[in-house]
Amino acid sequence: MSRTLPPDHPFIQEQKIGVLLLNLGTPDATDYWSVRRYLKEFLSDPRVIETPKWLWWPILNLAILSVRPQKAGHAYATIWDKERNESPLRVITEAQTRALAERLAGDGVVVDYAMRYGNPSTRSVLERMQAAGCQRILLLPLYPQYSATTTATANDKAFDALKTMRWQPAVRTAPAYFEDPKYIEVLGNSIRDGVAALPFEPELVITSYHGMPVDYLKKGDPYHCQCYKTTRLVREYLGWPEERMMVTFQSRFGPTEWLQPYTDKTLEELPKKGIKKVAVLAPAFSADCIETLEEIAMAGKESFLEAGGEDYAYIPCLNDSPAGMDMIETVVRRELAGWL
Ligand SMILES: C=CC1=C(C)c2cc3[nH]c(cc4nc(cc5[nH]c(cc1n2)c(C)c5CCC(=O)O)C(CCC(=O)O)=C4C)c(C)c3C=C
Ligand SMILES: [Fe+2]
Ligand SMILES: [Fe+2]
Repeated sequence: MSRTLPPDHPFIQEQKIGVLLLNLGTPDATDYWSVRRYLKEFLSDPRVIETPKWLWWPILNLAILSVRPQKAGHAYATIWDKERNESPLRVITEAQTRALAERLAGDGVVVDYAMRYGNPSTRSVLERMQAAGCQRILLLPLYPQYSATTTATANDKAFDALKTMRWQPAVRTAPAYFEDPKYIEVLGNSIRDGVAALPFEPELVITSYHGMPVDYLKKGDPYHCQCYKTTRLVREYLGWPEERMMVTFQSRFGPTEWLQPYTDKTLEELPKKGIKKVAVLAPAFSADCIETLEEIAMAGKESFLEAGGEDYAYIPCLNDSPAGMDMIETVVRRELAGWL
């Protein structure tokens, strides 16, 4: 018996390769309920909060989610892209996706992006890519340094979706690129050019990484070590002495001890030590977001100047800059080897 397959059936579709960029996520809007929905999903992830569920649930639902969405919503409002009515993180991730798609179009590669928390969800995008004929998909978590709280949970979410598919695409995950020579070169050039464009000469360049509880490091998360290695390699690439660059950790959350030195405390203490001109960048972020634009570029500057600092500059993330996209394309092409 012969049967005709529908024209969009995967058997007769052209087989394509897909690249799925994965980032953290962001609320859909700055109002209380949008921020609450996003934070609830984020802070219910056991890869992010390891406190046992029975203990964490009342803390999250009765305490944190009653006050934090309001506070975070105000912070988001200060950085929101008013023209597009959109979160900068989503605007930039979308621009990165478009730019990479253009670069890989000649190779017939489909590029899309998804968020671990919020929209567009990883499941919906994986299903869309599969429907478009992607039978091989590269997952690229957009975190230069590996952490279970970011890289692993981004991949987990993709595998959760694959778990329910009868016919799965073949999947690869890209490793963290914290020491990739192209990443170091592009990051180093962005620092050199960013500093050269300033109206002052910074005495210190601070690489401020997103923090995490010290406990996670003790349990074996390599993030802390990869952050230090990125900064050392970039400093060596620039040929700068050790005292010209420093590592700090930002965005402390909750009462436990986080990785130190803390960015906020450091910025308050530096002027007392005679360091009054600084430039700060955030190499753990592939796109500028609330943690860089509000916390570092705005709040960090205010506290440094209040503590007696004279000059402060924030050097942006690589975002969708041509050099930043060269770096992402290099990583992607290497990981696609054998598929292209
Ligand atoms: C509570 C623990 C948290 C850990 C551990 C953590 C790790 C981590 N996060 C990023 C990147 C981003 N985090 C962002 C926001 C954000 N992060 C936490 C908490 C932890 N992060 C919270 C509660 C929030 C929400 C904002 C707030 O309420 O303060 C973002 C920005 C999202 C945006 O919308 O702009 C990014 C990106 C990394 C790299 C990391 C690694 C250790
Ligand atoms: Fe975070
Ligand atoms: Fe370490």
